[in-house]
Amino acid sequence: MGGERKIALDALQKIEEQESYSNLVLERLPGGLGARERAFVCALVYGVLERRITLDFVLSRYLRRPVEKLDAPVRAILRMGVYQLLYMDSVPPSAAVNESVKLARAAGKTSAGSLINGVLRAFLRDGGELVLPGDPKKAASVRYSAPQWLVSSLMETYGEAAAASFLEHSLVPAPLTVRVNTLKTTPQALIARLRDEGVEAAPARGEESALILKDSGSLLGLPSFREGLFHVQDLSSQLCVRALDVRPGMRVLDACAAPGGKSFTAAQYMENRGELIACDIHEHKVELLRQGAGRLGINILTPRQRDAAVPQEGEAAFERILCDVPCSGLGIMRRKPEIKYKDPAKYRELPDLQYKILETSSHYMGRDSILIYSTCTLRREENEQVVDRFLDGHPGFAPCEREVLGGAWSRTLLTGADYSGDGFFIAAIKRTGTKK
Ligand SMILES: C[S@@+](CC[C@H](N)C(=O)[O-])C[C@H]1O[C@@H](n2cnc3c(N)ncnc32)[C@H](O)[C@@H]1O
Repeated sequence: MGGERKIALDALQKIEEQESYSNLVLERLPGGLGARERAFVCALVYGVLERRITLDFVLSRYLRRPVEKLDAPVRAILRMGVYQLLYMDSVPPSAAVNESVKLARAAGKTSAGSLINGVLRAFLRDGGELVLPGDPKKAASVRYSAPQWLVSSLMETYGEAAAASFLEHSLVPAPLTVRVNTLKTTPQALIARLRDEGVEAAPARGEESALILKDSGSLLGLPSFREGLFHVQDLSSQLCVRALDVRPGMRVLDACAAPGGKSFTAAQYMENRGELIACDIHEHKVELLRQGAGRLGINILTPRQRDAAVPQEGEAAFERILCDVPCSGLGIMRRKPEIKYKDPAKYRELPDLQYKILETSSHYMGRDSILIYSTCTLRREENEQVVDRFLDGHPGFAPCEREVLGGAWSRTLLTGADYSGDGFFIAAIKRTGTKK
Protein backbone atom coordinates (compact mmCIF):
# COMPACT_ATOMS: atom_id res chain seq x y z
CA MET A 1 0.00 0.00 0.00
CA GLY A 2 1.23 3.49 -0.69
CA GLY A 3 -0.47 6.85 -1.05
CA GLU A 4 -3.76 5.79 0.57
CA ARG A 5 -3.21 7.98 3.60
CA LYS A 6 -2.70 10.99 1.32
CA ILE A 7 -5.96 10.14 -0.48
CA ALA A 8 -7.70 9.85 2.88
CA LEU A 9 -6.21 13.19 4.00
CA ASP A 10 -7.40 14.92 0.82
CA ALA A 11 -10.90 13.47 1.28
CA LEU A 12 -11.05 14.64 4.91
CA GLN A 13 -9.90 18.11 3.92
CA LYS A 14 -12.56 18.30 1.23
CA ILE A 15 -15.31 17.23 3.61
CA GLU A 16 -14.19 19.79 6.19
CA GLU A 17 -13.46 22.75 3.89
CA GLN A 18 -16.34 22.37 1.46
CA GLU A 19 -18.81 20.87 3.95
CA SER A 20 -19.26 18.02 1.44
CA TYR A 21 -21.09 14.83 2.40
CA SER A 22 -18.65 12.03 3.24
CA ASN A 23 -20.49 9.40 1.18
CA LEU A 24 -20.33 11.58 -1.94
CA VAL A 25 -16.62 12.34 -1.50
CA LEU A 26 -15.86 8.65 -0.94
CA GLU A 27 -17.85 7.66 -4.01
CA ARG A 28 -15.54 9.89 -6.06
CA LEU A 29 -12.13 8.71 -4.85
CA PRO A 30 -9.38 8.74 -7.50
CA GLY A 31 -9.53 5.72 -9.82
CA GLY A 32 -6.91 2.97 -9.82
CA LEU A 33 -7.36 2.02 -6.15
CA GLY A 34 -7.61 -1.73 -5.47
CA ALA A 35 -10.47 -3.06 -3.31
CA ARG A 36 -8.22 -3.41 -0.25
CA GLU A 37 -6.77 0.06 -0.61
CA ARG A 38 -10.21 1.57 -1.15
CA ALA A 39 -11.52 -0.20 1.96
CA PHE A 40 -8.57 1.18 3.97
CA VAL A 41 -9.18 4.74 2.76
CA CYS A 42 -12.91 4.52 3.53
CA ALA A 43 -12.32 3.01 6.98
CA LEU A 44 -9.82 5.75 7.82
CA VAL A 45 -11.97 8.64 6.52
CA TYR A 46 -15.21 7.40 8.11
CA GLY A 47 -13.38 6.46 11.30
CA VAL A 48 -11.73 9.87 11.71
CA LEU A 49 -15.02 11.65 11.02
CA GLU A 50 -16.99 9.41 13.30
CA ARG A 51 -14.52 9.63 16.23
CA ARG A 52 -13.50 13.25 15.85
CA ILE A 53 -14.45 14.30 19.39
CA THR A 54 -12.71 11.28 20.90
CA LEU A 55 -9.57 11.90 18.82
CA ASP A 56 -9.49 15.61 19.67
CA PHE A 57 -9.86 14.80 23.36
CA VAL A 58 -6.79 12.54 23.18
CA LEU A 59 -4.86 15.17 21.22
CA SER A 60 -5.80 17.94 23.64
CA ARG A 61 -3.85 16.15 26.35
CA TYR A 62 -0.61 16.38 24.35
CA LEU A 63 -0.88 19.78 22.71
CA ARG A 64 -0.05 23.18 24.15
CA ARG A 65 -2.65 25.01 22.09
CA PRO A 66 -6.26 24.11 21.40
CA VAL A 67 -6.78 21.49 18.66
CA GLU A 68 -8.97 23.95 16.68
CA LYS A 69 -6.04 26.37 16.42
CA LEU A 70 -3.84 23.86 14.57
CA ASP A 71 -3.20 24.18 10.86
CA ALA A 72 -6.03 22.15 9.25
CA PRO A 73 -3.88 19.54 7.39
CA VAL A 74 -1.68 19.01 10.48
CA ARG A 75 -4.77 18.55 12.64
CA ALA A 76 -6.18 16.01 10.18
CA ILE A 77 -2.88 14.07 10.10
CA LEU A 78 -2.80 13.98 13.91
CA ARG A 79 -6.42 12.76 14.04
CA MET A 80 -5.62 10.06 11.47
CA GLY A 81 -2.56 9.01 13.48
CA VAL A 82 -4.46 8.68 16.77
CA TYR A 83 -7.30 6.88 14.97
CA GLN A 84 -4.89 4.28 13.62
CA LEU A 85 -3.31 3.83 17.06
CA LEU A 86 -6.65 3.46 18.86
CA TYR A 87 -8.88 1.63 16.37
CA MET A 88 -6.92 0.06 13.49
CA ASP A 89 -5.50 -3.24 14.72
CA SER A 90 -4.10 -3.96 11.27
CA VAL A 91 -1.70 -0.98 11.52
CA PRO A 92 1.34 -1.53 13.78
CA PRO A 93 1.88 1.47 16.13
CA SER A 94 5.30 2.25 14.67
CA ALA A 95 3.77 2.39 11.15
CA ALA A 96 0.99 4.69 12.38
CA VAL A 97 3.59 7.15 13.72
CA ASN A 98 6.11 6.92 10.85
CA GLU A 99 3.46 7.12 8.15
CA SER A 100 1.95 10.19 9.79
CA VAL A 101 5.32 11.97 9.68
CA LYS A 102 5.74 10.95 6.02
CA LEU A 103 2.24 12.15 5.28
CA ALA A 104 3.11 15.59 6.69
CA ARG A 105 5.96 15.74 4.20
CA ALA A 106 3.71 14.64 1.31
CA ALA A 107 1.23 17.35 2.30
CA GLY A 108 3.93 20.05 2.26
CA LYS A 109 3.97 20.28 6.07
CA THR A 110 7.49 18.95 6.72
CA SER A 111 8.04 21.40 9.59
CA ALA A 112 5.14 19.81 11.53
CA GLY A 113 6.86 16.39 11.43
CA SER A 114 8.47 16.70 14.87
CA LEU A 115 5.20 17.88 16.48
CA ILE A 116 3.32 14.94 14.95
CA ASN A 117 6.03 12.47 15.93
CA GLY A 118 6.21 13.88 19.49
CA VAL A 119 2.44 13.85 20.11
CA LEU A 120 1.86 10.33 18.77
CA ARG A 121 4.89 8.89 20.61
CA ALA A 122 3.86 10.57 23.87
CA PHE A 123 0.39 9.02 23.54
CA LEU A 124 1.98 5.60 22.94
CA ARG A 125 4.28 6.02 25.95
CA ASP A 126 1.19 6.63 28.10
CA GLY A 127 -0.24 3.28 27.01
CA GLY A 128 -1.99 4.38 23.80
CA GLU A 129 -5.42 3.96 25.37
CA LEU A 130 -8.42 6.20 25.77
CA VAL A 131 -8.80 7.54 29.32
CA LEU A 132 -12.27 9.07 29.77
CA PRO A 133 -12.94 12.27 31.74
CA GLY A 134 -14.60 11.90 35.16
CA ASP A 135 -17.76 13.93 34.49
CA PRO A 136 -20.42 11.45 33.20
CA LYS A 137 -21.82 13.69 30.44
CA LYS A 138 -18.35 14.66 29.23
CA ALA A 139 -17.33 11.00 29.38
CA ALA A 140 -20.31 10.01 27.22
CA SER A 141 -19.47 12.79 24.76
CA VAL A 142 -15.87 11.53 24.44
CA ARG A 143 -16.78 7.83 24.43
CA TYR A 144 -19.39 8.16 21.67
CA SER A 145 -17.81 11.13 19.94
CA ALA A 146 -21.01 13.13 20.13
CA PRO A 147 -21.24 16.84 21.03
CA GLN A 148 -22.42 17.51 24.54
CA TRP A 149 -25.63 19.26 23.44
CA LEU A 150 -26.58 16.11 21.52
CA VAL A 151 -25.76 13.76 24.41
CA SER A 152 -27.86 15.91 26.76
CA SER A 153 -30.74 16.24 24.31
CA LEU A 154 -30.90 12.47 23.64
CA MET A 155 -30.61 11.63 27.33
CA GLU A 156 -33.34 14.07 28.31
CA THR A 157 -35.64 12.80 25.57
CA TYR A 158 -35.08 9.03 25.66
CA GLY A 159 -33.39 8.35 29.02
CA GLU A 160 -29.72 7.59 29.68
CA ALA A 161 -29.69 3.90 28.71
CA ALA A 162 -31.55 4.26 25.41
CA ALA A 163 -29.53 7.33 24.43
CA ALA A 164 -26.23 5.58 25.22
CA SER A 165 -27.30 2.51 23.26
CA PHE A 166 -28.29 4.65 20.27
CA LEU A 167 -25.00 6.57 20.36
CA GLU A 168 -23.01 3.35 20.65
CA HIS A 169 -24.81 1.73 17.73
CA SER A 170 -24.39 4.88 15.67
CA LEU A 171 -20.67 4.10 15.65
CA VAL A 172 -21.26 0.73 13.98
CA PRO A 173 -21.34 0.74 10.16
CA ALA A 174 -24.91 0.65 8.85
CA PRO A 175 -25.97 -2.46 6.94
CA LEU A 176 -26.80 -2.13 3.25
CA THR A 177 -30.55 -2.76 3.28
CA VAL A 178 -32.53 -2.97 0.07
CA ARG A 179 -36.21 -3.29 -0.83
CA VAL A 180 -37.16 -6.06 -3.22
CA ASN A 181 -39.12 -4.72 -6.19
CA THR A 182 -42.25 -6.79 -5.78
CA LEU A 183 -43.45 -5.63 -9.21
CA LYS A 184 -40.70 -7.72 -10.78
CA THR A 185 -39.50 -10.40 -8.36
CA THR A 186 -39.75 -11.99 -4.91
CA PRO A 187 -37.31 -11.96 -1.98
CA GLN A 188 -36.34 -15.62 -2.54
CA ALA A 189 -35.82 -15.16 -6.28
CA LEU A 190 -33.73 -12.04 -5.69
CA ILE A 191 -31.56 -13.79 -3.09
CA ALA A 192 -30.85 -16.53 -5.66
CA ARG A 193 -30.19 -14.01 -8.42
CA LEU A 194 -27.77 -12.02 -6.24
CA ARG A 195 -26.00 -15.24 -5.28
CA ASP A 196 -25.43 -15.90 -9.01
CA GLU A 197 -23.92 -12.42 -9.22
CA GLY A 198 -21.59 -13.19 -6.30
CA VAL A 199 -23.43 -11.17 -3.63
CA GLU A 200 -24.65 -12.63 -0.37
CA ALA A 201 -28.14 -11.43 0.61
CA ALA A 202 -30.26 -12.41 3.61
CA PRO A 203 -33.78 -11.42 4.71
CA ALA A 204 -33.80 -8.50 7.14
CA ARG A 205 -35.73 -8.94 10.37
CA GLY A 206 -39.07 -7.15 10.51
CA GLU A 207 -39.79 -6.34 6.85
CA GLU A 208 -40.99 -9.02 4.45
CA SER A 209 -39.42 -7.46 1.36
CA ALA A 210 -36.18 -6.21 2.91
CA LEU A 211 -32.82 -7.86 2.30
CA ILE A 212 -29.40 -7.10 3.75
CA LEU A 213 -26.56 -7.27 1.22
CA LYS A 214 -22.95 -8.10 2.09
CA ASP A 215 -19.86 -7.03 0.15
CA SER A 216 -21.87 -5.95 -2.86
CA GLY A 217 -19.30 -3.46 -4.20
CA SER A 218 -20.79 -0.78 -6.43
CA LEU A 219 -24.47 -1.56 -7.10
CA LEU A 220 -24.20 -0.08 -10.59
CA GLY A 221 -22.05 -3.10 -11.48
CA LEU A 222 -24.88 -5.55 -10.67
CA PRO A 223 -27.22 -6.56 -13.54
CA SER A 224 -30.01 -7.21 -10.98
CA PHE A 225 -29.77 -3.58 -9.85
CA ARG A 226 -29.67 -2.20 -13.39
CA GLU A 227 -32.73 -4.32 -14.23
CA GLY A 228 -34.58 -2.69 -11.34
CA LEU A 229 -35.06 -5.74 -9.13
CA PHE A 230 -34.45 -3.68 -5.97
CA HIS A 231 -33.67 -0.24 -4.58
CA VAL A 232 -31.65 0.78 -1.54
CA GLN A 233 -33.88 1.50 1.44
CA ASP A 234 -33.35 1.33 5.17
CA LEU A 235 -35.74 -0.67 7.39
CA SER A 236 -37.18 2.46 9.01
CA SER A 237 -38.14 3.95 5.65
CA GLN A 238 -39.78 0.67 4.66
CA LEU A 239 -41.79 0.68 7.90
CA CYS A 240 -42.75 4.30 7.25
CA VAL A 241 -44.29 3.36 3.90
CA ARG A 242 -46.08 0.40 5.48
CA ALA A 243 -47.63 2.84 7.96
CA LEU A 244 -48.96 4.86 5.01
CA ASP A 245 -51.02 1.82 4.05
CA VAL A 246 -51.36 2.56 0.34
CA ARG A 247 -53.38 0.20 -1.82
CA PRO A 248 -53.83 -0.37 -5.56
CA GLY A 249 -55.93 2.33 -7.24
CA MET A 250 -55.39 5.03 -4.61
CA ARG A 251 -54.48 8.66 -5.26
CA VAL A 252 -51.30 9.36 -3.27
CA LEU A 253 -49.08 12.42 -2.69
CA ASP A 254 -45.44 12.23 -1.66
CA ALA A 255 -44.75 15.87 -0.79
CA CYS A 256 -40.94 15.64 -0.27
CA ALA A 257 -40.11 12.65 -2.41
CA ALA A 258 -36.54 12.74 -3.71
CA PRO A 259 -34.43 10.71 -4.15
CA GLY A 260 -37.56 8.58 -4.19
CA GLY A 261 -37.15 5.47 -2.06
CA LYS A 262 -40.48 5.82 -0.27
CA SER A 263 -42.39 6.70 -3.44
CA PHE A 264 -40.94 3.63 -5.14
CA THR A 265 -41.96 1.32 -2.29
CA ALA A 266 -45.43 2.91 -2.22
CA ALA A 267 -45.83 2.28 -5.98
CA GLN A 268 -44.94 -1.35 -5.39
CA TYR A 269 -47.59 -1.70 -2.65
CA MET A 270 -50.00 -0.05 -5.11
CA GLU A 271 -49.10 -2.75 -7.65
CA ASN A 272 -48.48 -0.01 -10.21
CA ARG A 273 -52.17 0.98 -10.18
CA GLY A 274 -53.54 4.36 -9.16
CA GLU A 275 -51.87 7.76 -9.11
CA LEU A 276 -48.74 8.78 -7.27
CA ILE A 277 -47.66 12.42 -7.41
CA ALA A 278 -44.05 12.64 -6.20
CA CYS A 279 -42.77 16.19 -5.58
CA ASP A 280 -39.53 17.81 -4.57
CA ILE A 281 -38.46 21.42 -4.40
CA HIS A 282 -35.23 20.81 -6.33
CA GLU A 283 -35.47 20.25 -10.07
CA HIS A 284 -32.27 18.15 -10.20
CA LYS A 285 -33.74 15.85 -7.56
CA VAL A 286 -36.98 15.50 -9.49
CA GLU A 287 -34.85 13.96 -12.23
CA LEU A 288 -33.76 11.26 -9.73
CA LEU A 289 -37.44 10.38 -9.22
CA ARG A 290 -37.92 10.01 -12.96
CA GLN A 291 -34.81 7.86 -13.39
CA GLY A 292 -35.53 5.61 -10.39
CA ALA A 293 -39.13 5.00 -11.42
CA GLY A 294 -37.96 4.15 -14.94
CA ARG A 295 -35.37 1.63 -13.71
CA LEU A 296 -37.90 -0.03 -11.39
CA GLY A 297 -40.65 -0.23 -14.03
CA ILE A 298 -43.00 2.09 -12.10
CA ASN A 299 -45.40 3.94 -14.40
CA ILE A 300 -47.92 5.47 -11.96
CA LEU A 301 -45.43 8.02 -10.61
CA THR A 302 -45.70 11.62 -11.81
CA PRO A 303 -42.61 13.60 -10.75
CA ARG A 304 -43.20 17.30 -10.04
CA GLN A 305 -41.02 20.18 -9.01
CA ARG A 306 -43.02 21.84 -6.25
CA ASP A 307 -42.52 23.66 -2.95
CA ALA A 308 -44.57 21.65 -0.46
CA ALA A 309 -44.89 24.68 1.81
CA VAL A 310 -46.86 26.63 -0.82
CA PRO A 311 -50.54 25.65 -1.24
CA GLN A 312 -51.63 24.52 -4.73
CA GLU A 313 -54.92 25.96 -5.91
CA GLY A 314 -57.53 23.44 -7.02
CA GLU A 315 -55.61 20.30 -6.08
CA ALA A 316 -58.00 17.34 -5.73
CA ALA A 317 -57.92 15.36 -2.47
CA PHE A 318 -55.44 12.55 -1.90
CA GLU A 319 -56.32 9.39 0.02
CA ARG A 320 -52.78 9.12 1.35
CA ILE A 321 -50.14 11.80 1.88
CA LEU A 322 -46.55 11.36 2.92
CA CYS A 323 -44.65 14.31 4.41
CA ASP A 324 -41.13 12.96 4.78
CA VAL A 325 -39.83 16.41 5.59
CA PRO A 326 -36.30 17.84 5.42
CA CYS A 327 -34.72 17.49 8.86
CA SER A 328 -31.48 17.56 10.84
CA GLY A 329 -30.85 13.87 10.04
CA LEU A 330 -29.47 12.84 13.44
CA GLY A 331 -30.99 9.38 13.05
CA ILE A 332 -28.65 8.65 10.16
CA MET A 333 -25.40 9.94 11.59
CA ARG A 334 -23.95 6.41 11.34
CA ARG A 335 -24.13 6.92 7.55
CA LYS A 336 -23.06 10.57 7.49
CA PRO A 337 -21.00 11.21 10.64
CA GLU A 338 -20.43 14.88 9.75
CA ILE A 339 -24.11 15.51 10.61
CA LYS A 340 -23.51 15.31 14.34
CA TYR A 341 -20.94 18.13 14.33
CA LYS A 342 -23.20 20.70 12.71
CA ASP A 343 -24.00 23.73 14.80
CA PRO A 344 -27.53 23.09 16.19
CA ALA A 345 -28.29 26.79 15.53
CA LYS A 346 -28.51 25.75 11.86
CA TYR A 347 -31.61 23.72 12.72
CA ARG A 348 -33.47 26.67 14.18
CA GLU A 349 -35.66 27.26 11.15
CA LEU A 350 -36.48 23.63 10.44
CA PRO A 351 -39.53 23.19 12.72
CA ASP A 352 -41.33 26.12 11.06
CA LEU A 353 -40.64 24.75 7.58
CA GLN A 354 -41.70 21.26 8.66
CA TYR A 355 -44.88 22.67 10.17
CA LYS A 356 -45.64 24.63 6.99
CA ILE A 357 -45.19 21.52 4.84
CA LEU A 358 -47.45 19.51 7.14
CA GLU A 359 -50.08 22.26 7.35
CA THR A 360 -50.11 22.87 3.59
CA SER A 361 -50.33 19.14 2.82
CA SER A 362 -53.25 18.78 5.20
CA HIS A 363 -55.30 20.98 2.81
CA TYR A 364 -55.30 18.09 0.35
CA MET A 365 -56.82 15.59 2.77
CA GLY A 366 -60.37 14.42 2.23
CA ARG A 367 -62.44 12.61 4.80
CA ASP A 368 -60.70 9.29 5.72
CA SER A 369 -57.42 10.45 4.19
CA ILE A 370 -54.34 9.49 6.14
CA LEU A 371 -51.19 11.58 6.34
CA ILE A 372 -47.83 10.31 7.55
CA TYR A 373 -45.39 12.86 8.93
CA SER A 374 -41.86 11.47 9.19
CA THR A 375 -38.26 12.51 9.79
CA CYS A 376 -34.93 10.72 10.13
CA THR A 377 -34.08 12.74 13.21
CA LEU A 378 -34.53 12.41 16.97
CA ARG A 379 -35.15 15.98 18.10
CA ARG A 380 -38.53 16.56 19.71
CA GLU A 381 -38.61 20.04 18.18
CA GLU A 382 -38.77 18.49 14.70
CA ASN A 383 -40.94 15.53 15.64
CA GLU A 384 -43.57 15.50 18.40
CA GLN A 385 -43.62 19.28 18.75
CA VAL A 386 -44.42 19.80 15.05
CA VAL A 387 -47.30 17.33 14.96
CA ASP A 388 -48.62 18.48 18.35
CA ARG A 389 -48.60 22.10 17.17
CA PHE A 390 -50.54 21.05 14.08
CA LEU A 391 -53.10 18.96 15.96
CA ASP A 392 -53.59 21.64 18.64
CA GLY A 393 -54.41 24.22 16.00
CA HIS A 394 -56.53 22.02 13.72
CA PRO A 395 -59.55 20.47 15.44
CA GLY A 396 -60.67 18.72 12.22
CA PHE A 397 -57.68 16.36 12.42
CA ALA A 398 -56.75 13.65 14.89
CA PRO A 399 -54.02 11.15 15.68
CA CYS A 400 -54.51 7.89 13.78
CA GLU A 401 -53.42 4.67 15.49
CA ARG A 402 -51.61 2.18 13.24
CA GLU A 403 -50.90 -1.47 13.86
CA VAL A 404 -47.43 -1.13 12.30
CA LEU A 405 -46.63 1.56 14.85
CA GLY A 406 -47.34 -0.90 17.66
CA GLY A 407 -50.95 0.31 17.98
CA ALA A 408 -49.83 3.89 18.66
CA TRP A 409 -50.19 6.89 16.34
CA SER A 410 -46.56 7.87 16.48
CA ARG A 411 -43.34 6.04 17.04
CA THR A 412 -39.67 6.82 17.39
CA LEU A 413 -37.26 4.17 16.16
CA LEU A 414 -33.81 4.06 17.72
CA THR A 415 -30.91 2.12 16.21
CA GLY A 416 -29.78 -0.37 18.86
CA ALA A 417 -28.97 -3.98 19.70
CA ASP A 418 -32.46 -5.15 18.72
CA TYR A 419 -33.07 -2.82 15.82
CA SER A 420 -30.73 -2.32 12.86
CA GLY A 421 -32.74 0.43 11.11
CA ASP A 422 -31.98 4.15 11.16
CA GLY A 423 -33.17 6.50 13.89
CA PHE A 424 -36.58 7.67 12.66
CA PHE A 425 -39.86 9.30 13.65
CA ILE A 426 -43.26 8.42 12.18
CA ALA A 427 -46.64 9.97 13.06
CA ALA A 428 -50.02 9.25 11.48
CA ILE A 429 -52.81 11.82 11.24
CA LYS A 430 -56.34 11.44 9.91
CA ARG A 431 -59.01 13.93 8.91
CA THR A 432 -62.07 13.81 11.10
CA GLY A 433 -63.96 16.99 10.20
CA THR A 434 -65.05 18.54 6.94
CA LYS A 435 -63.14 21.32 5.23
CA LYS A 436 -63.85 24.86 6.40
C1 LIG B 1 -35.90 13.49 3.88
S1 LIG B 1 -35.70 13.91 2.23
C2 LIG B 1 -36.92 12.90 1.44
C3 LIG B 1 -36.49 11.48 1.22
C4 LIG B 1 -37.47 10.73 0.35
N1 LIG B 1 -38.81 10.74 0.93
C5 LIG B 1 -37.05 9.30 0.13
O1 LIG B 1 -37.54 8.41 0.79
O2 LIG B 1 -36.20 9.09 -0.74
C6 LIG B 1 -36.44 15.47 2.15
C7 LIG B 1 -36.58 16.02 0.74
O3 LIG B 1 -37.35 17.19 0.83
C8 LIG B 1 -36.92 18.09 -0.16
N2 LIG B 1 -37.43 19.44 0.23
C9 LIG B 1 -36.86 20.34 1.05
N3 LIG B 1 -37.68 21.41 1.18
C10 LIG B 1 -38.78 21.15 0.45
C11 LIG B 1 -39.97 21.87 0.17
N4 LIG B 1 -40.20 23.07 0.71
N5 LIG B 1 -40.87 21.31 -0.65
C12 LIG B 1 -40.66 20.10 -1.20
N6 LIG B 1 -39.54 19.37 -0.98
C13 LIG B 1 -38.62 19.89 -0.16
C14 LIG B 1 -35.43 17.92 -0.19
O4 LIG B 1 -34.92 18.32 -1.45
C15 LIG B 1 -35.29 16.41 0.05
O5 LIG B 1 -35.13 15.74 -1.16
